[in-house]
Amino acid sequence: MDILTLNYVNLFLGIAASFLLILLYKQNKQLFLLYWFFASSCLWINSTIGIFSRSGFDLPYWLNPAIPNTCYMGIYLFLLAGLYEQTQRKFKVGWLLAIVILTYAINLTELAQASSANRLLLNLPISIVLNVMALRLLIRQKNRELRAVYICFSMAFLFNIIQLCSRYILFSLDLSGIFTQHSSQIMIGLGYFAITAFSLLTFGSCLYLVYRQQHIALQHIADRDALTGVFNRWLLNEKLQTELQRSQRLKQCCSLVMLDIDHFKQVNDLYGHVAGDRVIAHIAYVAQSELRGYDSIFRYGGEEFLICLPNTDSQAALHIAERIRIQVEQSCAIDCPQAKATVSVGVSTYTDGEPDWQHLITQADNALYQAKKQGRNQTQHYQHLVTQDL
Ligand SMILES: Nc1nc2c(ncn2[C@@H]2O[C@H](COP(=O)(O)OP(=O)(O)OP(=O)(O)O)[C@@H](O)[C@H]2O)c(=O)[nH]1
Repeated sequence: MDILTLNYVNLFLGIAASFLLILLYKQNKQLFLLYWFFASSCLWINSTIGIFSRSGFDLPYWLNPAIPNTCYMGIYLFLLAGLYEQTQRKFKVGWLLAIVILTYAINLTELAQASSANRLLLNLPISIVLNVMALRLLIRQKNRELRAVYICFSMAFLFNIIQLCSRYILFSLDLSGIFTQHSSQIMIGLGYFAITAFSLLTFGSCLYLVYRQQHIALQHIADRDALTGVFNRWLLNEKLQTELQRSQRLKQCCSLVMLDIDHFKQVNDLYGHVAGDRVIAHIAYVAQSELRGYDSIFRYGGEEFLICLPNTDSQAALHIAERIRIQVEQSCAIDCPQAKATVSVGVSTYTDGEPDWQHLITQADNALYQAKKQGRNQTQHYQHLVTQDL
């Protein structure tokens, strides 16, 4: 493929990417999509000027190659800015503009005007630094849900760093007369091909990122209860089974807390279903704010919640359950004064043996039944009740 054809391919890629990215931005209004739209626009501007120049048009130096070289840098800059934005880090737009102006100014210097090899030797180090910054940022990402996307982006930047460094070394050697003019042309051609490959890799990664984000958002909706935002019951089997198997493997305890709002029918009857819904949502919020990051809470029934506490023995579980119960009692008196809601709580704990989550739920349910029976607004632990009976 000759350089002109590669320019046409890059032009097509740049336009297609710009078109798709601006459509996605209009839909999602996420700033990183706008930055990447600018990156793809730099690609097609770069290619358009390249096509005119290689088709025999006599363009002034300030337009060609100064503008395509600046656009080339713009691709990396806007990609980097988009990555900063997507990973919620601050990127100063002032820096971005300063580097763009600096690149253009460098390309107007006498040294740059002297030869294309000089221009490459001046531009390549800045490109390498920008690519290394992007790779460093990607490697530091801890988001497990987007890990595959960041790996794709990292591959693209790693590939680019390798090709940029190789070309930089080869050009440096070329200056010392080791290579011929012909081999230098081959290297320029390889440079254009590298832009095509890099654009394909990064553009593919952008689309993959948008797809993953949408998938995660849908998964979030599917897994959660609409009223309270906690996990819904469909996820219960899978999560509890995984948690109990992990506890068995690590020889750890795991506790379940079942929580039911007291006399909730009265709340509905007296204040209406909307007020009832508000109480349910409030209690879910209070319970969740008392939990650790690795605990999980499910809406088990209409006004019933189930909490899974990994690596928690019976004493610690009782302590957490009591803390939630007291918090609910106190906060409902302030936040929902008409409907003074309280909760009854049942706790059960897995200690060893074959994990059976259904059995553990039944135990927590029995403890909850005892809490209701003994006057409500209290916490009971199944194992403690059994010991008392003995
Ligand atoms: N507002 C509202 N009410 C609900 C929802 N889901 C279930 N309920 C109501 O919750 C009430 C539960 O009542 P019961 O099971 O009799 O229990 P209770 O009145 O809380 O009494 P105890 O549990 O024995 O203290 C019913 O009236 C249900 O209609 C919901 O999502 N929103």
